[in-house]
Amino acid sequence: MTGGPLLDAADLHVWIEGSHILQGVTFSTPATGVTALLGRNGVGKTTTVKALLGLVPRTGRVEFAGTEITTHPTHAIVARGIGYVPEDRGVFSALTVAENLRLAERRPGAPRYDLVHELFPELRARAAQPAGTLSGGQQQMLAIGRALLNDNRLLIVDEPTKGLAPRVVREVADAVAVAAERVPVLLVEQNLALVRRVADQAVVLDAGRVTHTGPALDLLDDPDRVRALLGVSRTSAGPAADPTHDRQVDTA
Ligand SMILES: Nc1ncnc2c1ncn2[C@@H]1O[C@H](COP(=O)(O)OP(=O)(O)OP(=O)(O)O)[C@@H](O)[C@H]1O
Repeated sequence: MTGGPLLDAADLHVWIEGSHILQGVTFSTPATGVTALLGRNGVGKTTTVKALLGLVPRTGRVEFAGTEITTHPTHAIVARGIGYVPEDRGVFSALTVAENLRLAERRPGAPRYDLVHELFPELRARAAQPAGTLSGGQQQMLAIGRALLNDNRLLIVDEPTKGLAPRVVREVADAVAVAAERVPVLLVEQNLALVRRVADQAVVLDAGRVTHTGPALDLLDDPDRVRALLGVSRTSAGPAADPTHDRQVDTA
């Protein structure tokens, strides 16, 4: 593969309990940087991620690194090099940080503890601490660290700041930015200041369809378009915007 998209989704449809949740989602992510998947609450962002990973039944076509993976089972899709950090982070509370990391090791290939500890030294310092006693930001670091442990070619990170106290959001923004220096990221996020800080491209969903794609800053610098597409009145306008503010609000 030369110069093509890393991940290419075409005409994804998902039905859940009779509801047509994804109605032909089409977008691609480049092989570098952060692609933000944006949209109001309930428009289908998490369902899109699950559809990419084969976690929900869907129709359409998904290609990863030039190979069609639509019919592959989830374990085969992630084995191709996709690290997934789900919305609830999925850490095992009763296990230590080190045990959580060990459980994430995937063969073949040596686990990249050196990389994880270089990016997140706190995970080494807290190796013996039960994950359930970590702060929300530290748990998010652990979740991202687990995804970085293996030789992944793409990280999919679903709403890493959801439910976190504002002071922790900055920590998570740092963790995402640090991870993105090494591996391209598909980031589901509603905190537009964080998106401004880390995202290169933006894909906007509404009611199960893609309504906008393009450079993230082009969108964020256009308040009218942000209001129309995302239903927010503030756009975290300045480049120095504080990522602890400006979550989207659902105006539906
Ligand atoms: N397992 C399910 N059973 C029933 N409805 C579901 C299920 N999963 C998702 N939905 C519905 O599908 C729609 C899209 O949900 P999804 O979680 O993908 O949205 P989202 O954009 O990620 O929202 P949020 O920002 O609130 O996380 C919502 O209306 C949701 O209620």
